[in-house]
Amino acid sequence: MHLVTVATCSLNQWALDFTGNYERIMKSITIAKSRGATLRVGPELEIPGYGCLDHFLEGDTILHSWEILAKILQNEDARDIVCDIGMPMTHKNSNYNCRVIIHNGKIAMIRPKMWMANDGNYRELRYFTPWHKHRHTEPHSLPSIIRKITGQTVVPFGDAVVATEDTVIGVELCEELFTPASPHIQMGLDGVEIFTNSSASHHELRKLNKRVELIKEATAKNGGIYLYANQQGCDGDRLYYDGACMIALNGRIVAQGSQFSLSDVEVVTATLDLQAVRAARTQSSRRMQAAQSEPYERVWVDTRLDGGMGIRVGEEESKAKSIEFKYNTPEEEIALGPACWLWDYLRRSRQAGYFVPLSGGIDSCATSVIVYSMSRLVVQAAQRGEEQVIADARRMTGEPDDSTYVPSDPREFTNRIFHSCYMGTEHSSVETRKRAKDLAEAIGCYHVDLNMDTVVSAMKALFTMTTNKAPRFESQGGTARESLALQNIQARLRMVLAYMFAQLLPWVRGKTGGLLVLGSANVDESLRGYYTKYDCSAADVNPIGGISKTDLKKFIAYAQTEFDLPILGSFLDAIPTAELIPMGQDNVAQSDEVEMGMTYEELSVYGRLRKVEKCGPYGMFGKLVIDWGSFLSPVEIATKVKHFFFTHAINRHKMTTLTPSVHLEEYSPDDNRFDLRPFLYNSRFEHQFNRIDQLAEVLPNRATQPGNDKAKQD
Ligand SMILES: Nc1ncnc2c1ncn2[C@@H]1O[C@H](COP(=O)(O)OP(=O)(O)OC[C@H]2O[C@@H]([n+]3cccc(C(=O)O)c3)[C@H](O)[C@@H]2O)[C@@H](O)[C@H]1O
Ligand SMILES: Nc1ncnc2c1ncn2[C@@H]1O[C@H](COP(=O)(O)OP(=O)(O)OP(=O)(O)O)[C@@H](O)[C@H]1O
Ligand SMILES: NC(=O)CC[C@H](N)C(=O)O
Repeated sequence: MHLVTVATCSLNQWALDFTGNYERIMKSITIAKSRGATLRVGPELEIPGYGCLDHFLEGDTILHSWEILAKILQNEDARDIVCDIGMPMTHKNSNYNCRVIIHNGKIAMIRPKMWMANDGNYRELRYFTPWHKHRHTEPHSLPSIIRKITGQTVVPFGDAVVATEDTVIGVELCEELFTPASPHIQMGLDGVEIFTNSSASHHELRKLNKRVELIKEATAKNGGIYLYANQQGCDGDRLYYDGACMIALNGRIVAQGSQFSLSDVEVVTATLDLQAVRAARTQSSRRMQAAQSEPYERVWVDTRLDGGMGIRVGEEESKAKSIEFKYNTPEEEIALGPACWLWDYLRRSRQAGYFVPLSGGIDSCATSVIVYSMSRLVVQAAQRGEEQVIADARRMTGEPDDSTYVPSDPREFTNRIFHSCYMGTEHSSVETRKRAKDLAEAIGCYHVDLNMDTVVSAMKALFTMTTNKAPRFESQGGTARESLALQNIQARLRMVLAYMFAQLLPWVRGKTGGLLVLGSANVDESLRGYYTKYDCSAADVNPIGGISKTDLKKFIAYAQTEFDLPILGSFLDAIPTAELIPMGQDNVAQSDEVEMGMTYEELSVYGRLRKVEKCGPYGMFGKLVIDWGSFLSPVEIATKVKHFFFTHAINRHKMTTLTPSVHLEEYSPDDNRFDLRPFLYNSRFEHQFNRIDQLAEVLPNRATQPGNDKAKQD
């Protein structure tokens, strides 16, 4: 037996918060050591924080990172443990995303990232150069602040591995795990037994599974110990990094950290047998490949990861205890991910709470329930005695520093920090008004119920006085344009009122500070453009902007039982309606899906095909003819596809002003960071739509063939 105790962690770093980031790094090292670990890995670029973006181009960011590294090197608590720490660095005038391996006040080597993350939300090539000199190092000249501390002038910089007296450690950096030829393959063949992976990997619904499979696979065929560290929380951007640091041994997960937590520092350790790695590598076909592997330069660190203890009798050993990895369902992910993100946003913005315009519809309801979920997490953490959470809660609720306030009831805490307002007009129904009030009551939020007809009338009167024209709804003989304008003015005025109430409600309650306005437009409404620009969708932040309507409904159904909120059932049963026009003659309310000309389910399909499967109109038509051909004719499918692209195109401009929302859905249309497209389209798509029409004409109509759905209906 050759037991080593190794540690990984999830840290809630914040871009450019050098002081806070340093404290969290040191705390993780201290905890790791207290559990007997001799190796600790932290998240990607942990010193400045991963989300510095264009600040990575500033010399200051690199200078301050060195300053923090200097503090770590000097700190007695960081001795007697090998640490793998992340920071940006300039080498020969180019910036690199690096890992610095330190031990006992000295730098062993610097490993720059070789394969950058540059898709979707990631732009690493904008700031960093990938290191492409494989299995090659160069001397890196250290800055004087480091020379004075370590006594070193140069250290190896490049693609090498770290050899201790008893094992070999190799570094893999986040995206490198996601590439087809990951470095761990060659390193493993060349005798590396422990792999460290420092990540900044963001949360997306249903994504953790992929990460875990890759981590397991990394040591399944080649053996080894894999330490995965990740950033956790909102570090100042639209992303929620979901921690879930973990340790794998020979293809099995042996330790797992939490995916959603309000704790700033979470350390996961395991005591594992290196002999198990060696035993897993006896397979002769692996040995044949190993014999051919190109050697890596070894940088020697004079230590033993087993602490020189040989066989440790009675030592807790995780080898046999591979764990069943716990995944959250998508509903749980919605309940927890955006809630954690909202907590970081609120405490870091130093505001007094949130405000939501609450309509009695499902979207603002889901937004409110996510805030309630945040309160539940705060109470759970406070009851566990998490000091940082208690301190943040006291500050935002305006309790004095020496207060004894400890959140103990989610409804009570919600009442302190969350405010809602129903803004009724003559078109509002008793049902929506009541649902809003009942929900507010159930989750404990401070609710205001008002009528804004006087404000709407004042606007209409002003318009008529100025132009001598009085716009009317269609049902009153007006045009569609008049009707839309009359609806939009109500929706936009709600936004103005929201900001006023958010600014002044704490004052009304005798408290200090202001509230952040929450938006509640979901991903599908944005994709379709089915909302009024600068209405309540224009808020400070939006927790559900990255979630589809279908997933939101599932989340509400889950919260109904899980959070014991029976009132949510009535939101699920209600038909989504804007309540902006007079009730129809037969008392039928406005319906979203009818107005949009498509269902929310169809929208999810279009969204996925457009973004994830990279389809233009013609490509989408081709796929849907196959998927929907048994119940729709090619001409019907063509009409639907063209209608989607038309509405998406004419409303794309709305994405430029989309309220920042936590990214969660891989088909998100967020123009600002994730889905880069023009916003002035020729929405007639003349050539593309003609090609669809030509094809639709000649394709057979499978829907009417015997046995198919439509034929059955007829
Ligand atoms: N290419 C372009 N680039 C930049 N800006 C452009 C633009 N085209 C129009 N615009 C601007 O955008 C304006 C049109 O957008 P906007 O004012 O939003 O108005 P619009 O999109 O025409 O109408 C609002 C839509 O949202 C629906 N709605 C309203 C209220 C509630 C709900 C609900 O969810 O229940 C739905 C309503 O049925 C309608 O389809 C134009 O007046 C112009 O100012
Ligand atoms: N009567 C109202 N009182 C307060 N806020 C409202 C009201 N009507 C609409 N809003 C706000 O404007 C947003 C957009 O309104 P819209 O009618 O488009 O609803 P929606 O997008 O279907 O959302 P919801 O499901 O919350 O009604 C709502 O999410 C809500 O925040
Ligand atoms: N920082 C990274 O390299 C992250 C990239 C990776 N594809 C992820 O989403 O986890």
